[in-house]
Amino acid sequence: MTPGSVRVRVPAKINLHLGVGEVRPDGFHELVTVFHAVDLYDKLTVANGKGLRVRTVGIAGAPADGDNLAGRAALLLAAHAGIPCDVRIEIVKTIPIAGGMAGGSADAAAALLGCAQLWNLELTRAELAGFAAELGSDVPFALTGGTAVGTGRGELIAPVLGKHPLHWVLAISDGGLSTPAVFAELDRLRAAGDVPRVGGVTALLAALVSGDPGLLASHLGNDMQAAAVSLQPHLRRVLFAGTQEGALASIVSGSGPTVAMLCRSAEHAAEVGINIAGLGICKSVRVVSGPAPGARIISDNEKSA
Ligand SMILES: C[C@@](CO)(OP(=O)(O)O)[C@H](O)COP(=O)(O)OP(=O)(O)OC[C@H]1O[C@@H](n2ccc(N)nc2=O)[C@H](O)[C@@H]1O
Ligand SMILES: Nc1ncnc2c1ncn2[C@@H]1O[C@H](COP(=O)(O)OP(=O)(O)O)[C@@H](O)[C@H]1O
Repeated sequence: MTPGSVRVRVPAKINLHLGVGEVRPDGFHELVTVFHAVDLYDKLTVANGKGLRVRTVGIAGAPADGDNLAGRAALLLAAHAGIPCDVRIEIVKTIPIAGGMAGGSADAAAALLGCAQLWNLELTRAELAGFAAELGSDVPFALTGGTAVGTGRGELIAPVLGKHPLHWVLAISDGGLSTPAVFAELDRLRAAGDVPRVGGVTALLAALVSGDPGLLASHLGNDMQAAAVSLQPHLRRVLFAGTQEGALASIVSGSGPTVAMLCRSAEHAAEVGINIAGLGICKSVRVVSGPAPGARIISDNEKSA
């Protein structure tokens, strides 16, 4: 029997490494990235309804219904199955909007999983990943979670070996940054002069396997950071504050503006988080850890973070 509703939990990501290559003929940039899911989750309830309704609570500013990435995911799946898209989706948002943490992509991945279950579509992980890639470059990773290398435009996912816990402080900005605008700013900076590039990913992968956060700190890198800072110069202050307050390293997550600060332990992250919050340089501070599992269905009585 088809259940009346399904609940799904899905994590945010940060990019431990984000190497941006050239622009491809399709307008996307070739990427080599290391995604890392952290335990900051959006939760979706997907239920039978009449027509498509998507609403968001928790954080204001996400679009509704078919303009929401979760709604687009439901429409895509319904079209594939040849059924009407009669579904109500409620998103309890915790992942910052336009924060470089792939919150919209996470919601799309969660909606795919939830609708597939609600409609009894027996899809393989590979089929789900195919739909995910149609919806956005970051969506396949949200299904997988953990720590993984992303190539192509970011949609080709290969899990990495290191499973050691990593502890982070997230400095969340007041305003967001548009991903295409940050890619465009990077292209502009590169056209205007030589912008340093993060290089290969091998040393970072070795550091992940070692589990030594001190070693990992020296190999974090993000080609988009210069462009994010160029668009929001105050990020320079936030990045500096991280290391000043004792974090091992600070890095802009993806296209930003969220700044992720790597710490030695959970206790250390709590301490750094309190200090960063006290500076009043960002909207909010979250202490998180990874790697977190990808999108998954949760039962009604399951207590989840
Ligand atoms: C930059 C990254 C790094 O993980 O994350 P965010 O900072 O957005 O979270 C991603 O590449 C974002 O992926 P996602 O947000 O899914 O992007 P998409 O919807 O596929 O593309 C949005 C737009 O970003 C640009 N884009 C995206 C991916 C890519 N490899 N090259 C690009 O140039 C294109 O202008 C594209 O039209
Ligand atoms: N479910 C959703 N959550 C957040 N943003 C969404 C969602 N659906 C569509 N969007 C749109 O996608 C844009 C990028 O959102 P998001 O994925 O949060 O940021 P980022 O690409 O920086 O990780 C937002 O500005 C918003 O207009």
